[in-house]
Amino acid sequence: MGSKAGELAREQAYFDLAHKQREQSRAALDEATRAAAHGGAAAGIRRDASALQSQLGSPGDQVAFGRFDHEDGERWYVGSHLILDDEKNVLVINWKLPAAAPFYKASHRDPLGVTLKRTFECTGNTIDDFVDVLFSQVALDGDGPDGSLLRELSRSRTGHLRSIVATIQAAQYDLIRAPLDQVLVIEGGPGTGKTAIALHRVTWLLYNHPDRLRAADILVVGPNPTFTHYIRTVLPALGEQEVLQRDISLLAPDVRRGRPEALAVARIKGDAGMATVLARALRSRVGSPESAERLQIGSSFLTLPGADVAQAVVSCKNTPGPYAQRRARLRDLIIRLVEERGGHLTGGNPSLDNLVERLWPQLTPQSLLSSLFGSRDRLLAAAGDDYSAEEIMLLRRRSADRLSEEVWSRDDLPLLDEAAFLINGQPERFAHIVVDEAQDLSPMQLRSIARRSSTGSLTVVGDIAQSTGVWARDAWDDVLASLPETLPASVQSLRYGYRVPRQLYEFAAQLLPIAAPGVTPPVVVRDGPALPGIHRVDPDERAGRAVSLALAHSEEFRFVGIICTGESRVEVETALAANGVVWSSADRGELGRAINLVSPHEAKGLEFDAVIVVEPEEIVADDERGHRLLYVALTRTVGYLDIVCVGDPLPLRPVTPGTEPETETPFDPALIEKVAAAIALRIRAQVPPAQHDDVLAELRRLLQE
Ligand SMILES: Nc1ncnc2c1ncn2[C@@H]1O[C@H](COP(=O)(O)OP(=O)(O)OP(=O)(O)O)[C@@H](O)[C@H]1O
Repeated sequence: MGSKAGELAREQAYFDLAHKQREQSRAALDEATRAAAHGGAAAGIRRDASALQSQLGSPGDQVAFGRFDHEDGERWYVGSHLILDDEKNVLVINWKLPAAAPFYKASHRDPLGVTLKRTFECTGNTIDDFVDVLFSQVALDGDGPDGSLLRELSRSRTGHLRSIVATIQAAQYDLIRAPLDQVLVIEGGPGTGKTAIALHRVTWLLYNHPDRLRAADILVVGPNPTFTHYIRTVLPALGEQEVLQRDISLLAPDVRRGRPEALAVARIKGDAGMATVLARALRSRVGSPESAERLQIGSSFLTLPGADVAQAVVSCKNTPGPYAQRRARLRDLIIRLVEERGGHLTGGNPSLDNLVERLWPQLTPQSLLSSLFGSRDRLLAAAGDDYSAEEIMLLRRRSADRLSEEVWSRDDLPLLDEAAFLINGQPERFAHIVVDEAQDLSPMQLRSIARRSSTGSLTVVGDIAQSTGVWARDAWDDVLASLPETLPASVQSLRYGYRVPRQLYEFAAQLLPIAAPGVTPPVVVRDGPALPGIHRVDPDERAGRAVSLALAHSEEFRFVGIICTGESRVEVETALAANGVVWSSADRGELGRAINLVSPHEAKGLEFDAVIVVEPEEIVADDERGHRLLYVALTRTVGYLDIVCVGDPLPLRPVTPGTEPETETPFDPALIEKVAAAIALRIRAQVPPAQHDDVLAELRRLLQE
């Protein structure tokens, strides 16, 4: 038996022992549940036992994913659950315990007393292999990615993000464990692990703050249903079944969706000033009484002086609280006025109902918005000094004949949510909220999130270089300004890119000086299998080539994304259908198993083994920050990247649809400054400080040549 085989057998024996102990604990918990079959205590015991059982995972789970040996002779196995033997000795520690920190934090530069870190690859509880890192006291020249991370990164992708608990890197681990009481912004380039880290942070916080957080206290918000679907298996895999994961549109009332929206309208609807507009619109719905109000009570009539009724209305207007609650209060005040005059109201009274409805009409979020958008006068009155008549009139639209037939746009949804808040009051709140792809959210969307925070504790995830759309951001301050400010905020960057292989990232990063000059590109940790494939084709070959490339990748069992928009999208769909290819479209809310058609906006946060980007110029033209959108598209790949185009495979100048690019570009000093700043940032990020001067001198020489 070779030494590795011997070591494998020894480790397997340990795994078997830990497995046996774990299953004994499970059996004991089963026994406790059965023993408590009677009496009132039974339900409580069963609940506690099943909570403890869920902390043990499933019988088929591997007991550990790692081990580390300390120079003082101690050896610790690290897994998803704490496992003890009969004498209460620890066989495996839970990765969320502080004792597991050296497994993640030890490095060649600072081994923290760790001599060996071992990462196991298992099928169930059977160890297939392990990868060792031997920490040396001799300082090596760096901490490159270890073998277990590289193996993990090279695994084929599916339609779901995976747990990375065995290979969390030191800087990522620090963010997972960062204090709860803050707004933590995790930023970083594509594939630096922001989403994975935010989700692992959820389980870490739950484990380490049991007194303050239960799973039901946490909300994870994603940008769209496809993304939420993509990430939804990570938390359950980490043992958290109960955390609510929602795409942002689901925070709004349940209405018919799908109305397209012009950019100028979307911009106004997303603006924080709309909160004041809606509050004004709601207030203006409250009416004034006549000089005397006559009510029929039974067979007689009773007259209330208008001044008394008006006073009741003013008092309700000035009372804080939701509109519906104040309406109920107005009704009570009017009943009191009736009783003061000797009237007795028993049961329902239509004339009272009519009066209350005239003074304080019953409204739903939909009826408030629909009547506002449908009326010139209401819009002008609600605009106040916040919007010009021209701006507010952009919102005007014909209401549907029936409210239930109204179709709402994505930009209407946060307005409906705001209206629901104003009318019905506070929605369910959460003690910690994770917001992913936060860089694109409008102030009104951020308000929707902010009002659901009970503590001000948030984890906000995103990348400025990928910020596109109407609310494209250049700094986090704009996002933070719309979030709760009760707790301090801190922006933490992840530096290493794990998804995109070096050759492909370097290609995409050429866009950065134009797309996001202030952003430092990530340092990529690995090489990929191929250079980008650039396929310049005739217009009539474009879709066919994209489809044949997709099929070729798919035949190699690669998970494929075709990213395109506009004309190419229509062509590609036709070509897929004509070739009898089975594909999934990301706009249907989830990815398929093999070939997926994805718009560049939908592609955010997703990844594929092979990506085919069709007509980059069209993608650039699809957004005001189109170079960022193309950067997103090019950075979705874990392995292969093909670009199929008639035009420029990497348009580095703004392209406006319908116009030919100029043949001669005059020197733009601002652009040159941006490029120089971006090069300087890259040098700072990738070259040790001592060599900065030499590298800059060499660069200067090359530029002069
Ligand atoms: N420590 C790690 N171990 C293994 N895989 C990792 C690690 N960190 C990141 N990854 C992998 O890298 C890929 C990118 O991670 P993730 O989607 O979290 O990145 P991101 O920064 O959110 O990207 P984007 O900005 O594109 O949304 C995923 O496949 C993830 O599993």
